[in-house]
Amino acid sequence: MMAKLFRAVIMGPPGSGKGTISERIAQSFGLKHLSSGDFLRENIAANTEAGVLAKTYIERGLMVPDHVMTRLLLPRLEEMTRHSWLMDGFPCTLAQAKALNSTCDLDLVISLNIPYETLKDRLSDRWIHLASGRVYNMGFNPPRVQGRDDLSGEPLIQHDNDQPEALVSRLRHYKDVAKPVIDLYKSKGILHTFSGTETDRIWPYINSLLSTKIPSRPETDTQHIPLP
Ligand SMILES: Nc1ncnc2c1ncn2[C@@H]1O[C@H](COP(=O)(O)OP(=O)(O)OP(=O)(O)O)[C@@H](O)[C@H]1O
Ligand SMILES: Nc1nc2c(ncn2[C@@H]2O[C@H](COP(=O)(O)OP(=O)(O)O)[C@@H](O)[C@H]2O)c(=O)[nH]1
Repeated sequence: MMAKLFRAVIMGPPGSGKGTISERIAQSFGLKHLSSGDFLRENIAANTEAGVLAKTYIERGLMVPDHVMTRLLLPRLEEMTRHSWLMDGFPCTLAQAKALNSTCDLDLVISLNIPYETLKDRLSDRWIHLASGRVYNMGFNPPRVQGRDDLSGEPLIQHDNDQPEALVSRLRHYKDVAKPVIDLYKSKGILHTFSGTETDRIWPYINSLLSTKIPSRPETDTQHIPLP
């Protein structure tokens, strides 16, 4: 008999560790880590119609409109009928959550609750490999060669958006749009919130929660598959 498929979402403000924790979940439990940011970057690189449109928003530091996000993502999720997945970065508005709701039943939502000072410190030290979206932190997970991506050797950059001046308004925006989404998942009884200042201390709790819901998988079995 085929194991039941598992569908989860991870939410949290910028810098809360969604990407970092998603990678650990993907490695430990063999879920596919789907990322809205990766998906958008791939569409931009491929010059798709939606990618060209999304780029005009991302370049201005704006959210991509809901209808563009749902039109891009939902058909891809609908195709994933044989895979368990964890979605990072979507939904982030109530309209996106409602659209996702009409496509699939989520089993679990992880919400990360991290203090502002921690977010500020992490993001001001976050370095990104633009083409892949791989992230580093000079203290927590530094690249092997300073300023260079581990896999491609290409230069790493910092986003202006990650600097403290931009962070306050990004966080305010996150709180406004995420609140009704969190309330929705709470009312469905699938929300699990984790608070703390260190990913390594939060991780064991997430790990044990997931262990009660899905069998763990050997590391060699794992994959991070960006959506095409
Ligand atoms: N669900 C979404 N709805 C609207 N826009 C989105 C969504 N997900 C991603 N985006 C857009 O794509 C950009 C890149 O997303 P990505 O998740 O890689 O990075 P980010 O903004 O640095 O987020 P974080 O700091 O939380 O990692 C976002 O800044 C936003 O403009
Ligand atoms: N110092 C520190 N940095 C962390 C920790 N967890 C994640 N990071 C770093 O903080 C930054 C934000 O994490 P990321 O996973 O990108 O968060 P996201 O924006 O929610 O996807 C990255 O540079 C991570 O490497 C932690 O526990 N301590």
